[in-house]
Amino acid sequence: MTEQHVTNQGQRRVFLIGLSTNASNIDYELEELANLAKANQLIPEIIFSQKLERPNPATYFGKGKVDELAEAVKTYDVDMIVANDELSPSQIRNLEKVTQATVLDRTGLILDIFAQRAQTKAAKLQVQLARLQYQLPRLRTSMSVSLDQQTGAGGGGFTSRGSGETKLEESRRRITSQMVHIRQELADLSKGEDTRSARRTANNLPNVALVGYTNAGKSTLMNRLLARFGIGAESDDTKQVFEKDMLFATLNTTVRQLTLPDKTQFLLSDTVGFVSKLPHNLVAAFKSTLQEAAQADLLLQVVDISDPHYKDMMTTTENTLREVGVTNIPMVTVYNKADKTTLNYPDVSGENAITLSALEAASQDALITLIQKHVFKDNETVTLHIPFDQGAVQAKLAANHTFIAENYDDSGTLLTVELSQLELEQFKKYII
Ligand SMILES: Nc1nc2c(ncn2[C@@H]2O[C@H](COP(=O)(O)OP(=O)(O)OP(=O)(O)O)[C@@H](O)[C@H]2O)c(=O)[nH]1
Ligand SMILES: [Mg+2]
Repeated sequence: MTEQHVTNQGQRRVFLIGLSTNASNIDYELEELANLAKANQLIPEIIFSQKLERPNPATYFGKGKVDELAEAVKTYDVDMIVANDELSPSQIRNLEKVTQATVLDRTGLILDIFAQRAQTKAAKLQVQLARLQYQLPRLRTSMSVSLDQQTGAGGGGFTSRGSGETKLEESRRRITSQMVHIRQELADLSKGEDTRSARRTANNLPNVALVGYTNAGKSTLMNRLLARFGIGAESDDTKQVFEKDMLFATLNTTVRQLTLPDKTQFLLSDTVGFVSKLPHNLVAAFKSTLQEAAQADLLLQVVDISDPHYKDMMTTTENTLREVGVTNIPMVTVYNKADKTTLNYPDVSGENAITLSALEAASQDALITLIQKHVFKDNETVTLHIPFDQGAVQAKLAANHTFIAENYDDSGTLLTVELSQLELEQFKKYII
């Protein structure tokens, strides 16, 4: 069903429709929906909203409002309606029948955007899986629509029901087997991922993950820090990630190693951005991508403080993190894009919040200091005695530590150095 919308090359004018229930924050959600529509080359024309306790099970809006919508579709010559919620197959069918316009729901819209953005093999498979899951229960709808289109709406399509049913079964089987195949491919891909992440864990480096609402500046922050602290040019670790002023620029997780001037190191990962009402099956599909965040020692929640809706965006991020099982990880809130506001920056307030601009060096330094405070807080300063015949141990330490003091006695070197809890264990026998 969604296929026919994405193949549309030109810009298409659409109406947005949304329900304000007691729980919803409709203004913010509709603004977000308008941005999602624009991200999918649609031009939001008029917004229709209705206050209802719950959606009408048959038509989403109540009857009067649906009639008003149908009238407006004719008057404004608009042929597509985008709903702010996920609609049932029959709600879509009924709305399409009354309004004579194509109806796309929020889930379909987000899936279409993700499908356009997916670059890596894993992201493509994850999106495809989510789309198939979405299409499966809607097959009947798409079939009835194509029948309506062939025969004219309300025309005598019933005679072909027999062959239609068989075709439907056939499509269902095809989709189900495609889903099995994709799940297998994803499992094979994630085996490689596990090895890579095991290798990183073996390095014992702290893992810091950037998370947050889409377009907050996560990738920009990653790139600015990489440009200054990414290690050796020959390695993959200096490679920049994709950043752009658009929704869902990043769909895959990227992990890079940063080395600070004092030689301490940590891993930084950039992850997919969130939006409210992210479809459940999409969240499920991206769960594995968010593993880095789930295993992080510290989360940096990046927030666009220049957006008036930043508080809603934070709530959305926190809810989504809970939904994907990222809980109980210490979090620093990074209020980004302060250069677009009148706020002072960089400004650290307490241990867990910083206001900054990703684009400015002093801000990057302040953030690094805050990260260090968190991830190296259990470090201890100790003195080690390394016998002269064990020069390799000293070389290993020198690779990623700055020695606070270096002295000698008759049998070896005395090194005063700051070690993590894991290193304290590892070098236990040399501690004096
Ligand atoms: N003025 C200003 N613009 C910023 C800042 N940080 C990021 N941007 C811009 O915000 C836009 C989005 O940045 P990204 O880094 O791609 O955002 P993201 O959080 O990675 O977004 P997704 O990948 O979609 O989740 C880009 O146009 C950036 O140049 C900042 O501190 N100040
Ligand atoms: Mg990004």
